Amino acid sequence: METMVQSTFEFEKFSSLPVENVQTLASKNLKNIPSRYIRPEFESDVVSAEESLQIPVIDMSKLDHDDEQTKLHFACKDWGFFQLINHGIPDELIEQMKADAREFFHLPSEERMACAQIPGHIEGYGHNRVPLIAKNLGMDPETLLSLFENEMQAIKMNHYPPCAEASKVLGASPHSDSSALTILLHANEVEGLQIKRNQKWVPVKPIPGAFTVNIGDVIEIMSNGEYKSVLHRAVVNGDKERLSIAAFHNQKLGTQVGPLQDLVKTNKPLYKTIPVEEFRRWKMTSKQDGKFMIRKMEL
Ligand SMILES: O=C(O)CCC(=O)C(=O)O
Ligand SMILES: [Fe+2]
Repeated sequence: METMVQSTFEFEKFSSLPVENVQTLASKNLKNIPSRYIRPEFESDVVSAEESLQIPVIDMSKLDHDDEQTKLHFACKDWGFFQLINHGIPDELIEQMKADAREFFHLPSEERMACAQIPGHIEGYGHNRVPLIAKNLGMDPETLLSLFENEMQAIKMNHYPPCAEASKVLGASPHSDSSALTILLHANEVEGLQIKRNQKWVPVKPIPGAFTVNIGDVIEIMSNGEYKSVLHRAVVNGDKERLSIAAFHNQKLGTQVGPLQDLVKTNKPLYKTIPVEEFRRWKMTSKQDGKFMIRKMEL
């Protein structure tokens, strides 16, 4: 079953890998889309209509206060997602990234393939959150930071063309991110991200200028399950395209993925400990379905 997204990956140390071209399909303006895209299960899923149910908002300018740190801890534990405001990245830079993404996906496909030059301004950003996460988990920030120095990062731009049968297809299948931390920028005004909470899908309502941050599988594993890498998916719009840019922050090569030592002195480890390289190999060779890496790592 395929999804209605055109994504472009740019790894720091690898060439870009554009995948499946749904844009060509979208440009045909088909009334009925090919059956391989139809998700029979999707129409029966429950989407929460509760307006008040929203992911927590964390104010980065207040993170030196205990209250905000407590909020961050709760957001990572209970929601696995939050919106980050007052992050200090200038509006002009964000607007430029959005414009670059729009321009990129409207290039003729040959040019897109030839010049996958991705705006990389949010790279390095997850790094600054590490000491706080360490403090909230009750461990030494230096130890945690050493796992992320010169970390591998990947930026992915997602383009979801409008779809006449939007209620029957998905832009991104339910998955958790296998990164440590993901920072997402909603690159135009169209919503589409939904997160799984209490058996329902909760639509995320992006705050203008905020980043959506989520805990990935690696932090769920490191925290021995205290922080949650939550299932999420992207739906598509009937008449508007949607764009998002995700920055995935990963652990550096040569380290181990597993529960942090400080956290398993008194508690039983809930996940295996394996080298990062092996973790990545498992990821590449597995069927990417739901929380597949967490299932593989569980003891
Ligand atoms: O486009 C979105 O809102 C979500 C994309 C996503 O989950 C991903 O790229 O991992
Ligand atoms: Fe994701």
